[in-house]
Amino acid sequence: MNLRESLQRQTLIGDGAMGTLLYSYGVDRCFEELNLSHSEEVLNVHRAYVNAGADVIQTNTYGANYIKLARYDLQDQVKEINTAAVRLAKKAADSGQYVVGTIGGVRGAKKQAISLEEIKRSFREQLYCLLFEEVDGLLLETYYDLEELSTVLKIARKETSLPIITQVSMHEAGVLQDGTSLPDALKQLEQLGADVVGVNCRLGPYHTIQSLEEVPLPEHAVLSAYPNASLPAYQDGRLVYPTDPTYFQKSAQSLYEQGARLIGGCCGTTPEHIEAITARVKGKQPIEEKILPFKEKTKVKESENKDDRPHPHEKARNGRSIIVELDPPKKLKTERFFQGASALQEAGVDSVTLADNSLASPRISNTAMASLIKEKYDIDPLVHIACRDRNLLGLQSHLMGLHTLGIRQLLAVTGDPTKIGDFPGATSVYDLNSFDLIHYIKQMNKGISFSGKSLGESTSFSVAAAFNPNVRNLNRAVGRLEKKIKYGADYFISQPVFNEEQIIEVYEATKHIDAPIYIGIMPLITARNAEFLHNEVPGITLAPDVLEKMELAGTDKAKAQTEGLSIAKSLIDTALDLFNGIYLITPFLRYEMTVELTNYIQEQTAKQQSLKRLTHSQQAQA
Ligand SMILES: Cc1cc2nc3c(=O)[nH]c(=O)nc-3n(C[C@H](O)[C@H](O)[C@H](O)COP(=O)(O)OP(=O)(O)OC[C@H]3O[C@@H](n4cnc5c(N)ncnc54)[C@H](O)[C@@H]3O)c2cc1C
Ligand code: MET
Ligand SMILES: [Zn+2]
Repeated sequence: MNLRESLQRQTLIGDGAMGTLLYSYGVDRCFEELNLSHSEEVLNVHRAYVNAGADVIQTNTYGANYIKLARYDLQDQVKEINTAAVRLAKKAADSGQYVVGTIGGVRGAKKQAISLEEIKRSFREQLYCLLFEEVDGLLLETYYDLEELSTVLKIARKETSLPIITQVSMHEAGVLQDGTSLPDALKQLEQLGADVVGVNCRLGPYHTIQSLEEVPLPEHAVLSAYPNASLPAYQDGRLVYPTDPTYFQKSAQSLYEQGARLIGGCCGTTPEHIEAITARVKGKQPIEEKILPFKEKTKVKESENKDDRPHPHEKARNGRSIIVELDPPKKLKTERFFQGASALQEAGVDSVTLADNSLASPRISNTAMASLIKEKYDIDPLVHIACRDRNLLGLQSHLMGLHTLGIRQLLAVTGDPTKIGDFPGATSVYDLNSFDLIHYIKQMNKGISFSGKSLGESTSFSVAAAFNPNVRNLNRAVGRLEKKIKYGADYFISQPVFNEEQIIEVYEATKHIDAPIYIGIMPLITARNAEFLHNEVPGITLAPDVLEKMELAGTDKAKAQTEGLSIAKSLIDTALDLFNGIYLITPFLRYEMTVELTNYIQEQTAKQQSLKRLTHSQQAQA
């Protein structure tokens, strides 16, 4: 009887963990390589699971693809490692057990770190090795990303008619990372031709049972579950799984009652766990009917602290919009900052933007300052968020906090690395990059957390992304911009641009893009400031006459500032014809300069408009 037929008739027992078991013996290296160098140890683990009653033995190949093996410089040994793995599992499975070739998921929370194209290449290579050695089926396990699992399942389904077991891993009971519910995910896998659909790893029995309660019995496939032994504890720098095989045994009974027909164990489980579940559910007649609990559909509520003003970037679609960066102070004196915010509000800017420790140097928290200027002056602040200072947990909590404060305009950046700032030795977290962050913020707008859990209500963030035109290859920068749109960016804010030709070049390179672009203008303040930007900041070039004018202004502060403003105004003249959105950067809290430029933009815009009206009426008269 083959594996597929066997699953039609009875409950089968899978094996338990390989990785954590070897780790508990003190092995702390690439587990899959042991198939070659310590084959006896791997064989012994397989044998222990066979003796414990497992019907389905998985090859020790969870991470045996070139992407994961490359971490150990073993990327060229995919074939040897997989071949040896199947042979070892088969040697142990000498009394009718089935051997399934395991392939593990690659993507974690950083979805974009590995492209689907790369995953497909790596999957195919491993798949062919396993199929060549004639496994009885495939086990695609520990997939956090449903897109990844669906992609590789399609490949496998095309290449083989052997039974395919697909298992997702959840961060939270009942939902996947992208918010897809477990029932929907398993349905999708069934429709793509998986023979067995289920869950493994990450969660312990309690949450696995809870999740399966919501899953109907599939029409064509059967259900499986390989929970971890328990939730992990962190002890002496190691993850350990404190658990009792008796509890696991009881849980297996519940999994069986929820319709699981293939039950095994994942991290933290041992041959004792498998022996315990064998005694309880092995060979049982599968259940054929299941009543799902009645559950009222929870609707995602719209946020109650919604600000009804249009977002400035919506304004930039049809007309002039001015946003001004005013960065939180580097010292605890805040007077000038607040004066600046108030003056800018009075000048009529659409938003004040606050950087998140730009150039990786600490400033007063931009959230604190944004919240205060919102309250004090009714400013609609735009808060920058860099991925550098907060891990996934911190980022989500931060975003929830911003929402609660009624802040709804964000700029998502990867962020300047710490090595350039005040703390060169500090960690640059980068759990996410700007693309992922944009994606996750947009996920929160659907009421779904980073880990897929319901947020109870939806956020209403607009998301700006950074555009750096000061690069050698402008088309590449535009390519990044297009990619950011795909991830959900609503509009763009550019680095400051310092010469008129560049403004035109940027316009030409981006005019096909529908999303508004705020073009960055920063007034120069001294000749030294101009020289520094020109000579030291990669990508920034100042026109020779600009450098000369600043030089001529000499060391007289007021004169230099006037010159800086006049240069900025001529850049603005060019920008106003080409872009609706203007982004002014306040240098060193000199808000008088950005207030003056705001006034200038408003005057010029009014002139442009009356000229337009005049031309229209002249045309109408003619
Ligand atoms: C409007 C604006 C506001 C900013 N605010 C902040 C802030 O508050 N805090 C802060 O720390 N930083 C801030 N920055 C700086 C920003 O983090 C860096 O300039 C960054 O390199 C570009 O933006 P990003 O983080 O979105 O990078 P991403 O586009 O996510 O790029 C990430 C990585 O790719 C590299 N890269 C980017 N463009 C290219 C390209 N064309 N070709 C090759 N490689 C490329 C980058 O160097 C970076 O390592 C801001 C930038 C802008 C334009
Ligand atoms: C990280 S999930 C577990 C992978 C594999 N089944 C093992 O037990 O080692
Ligand atoms: Zn696991």
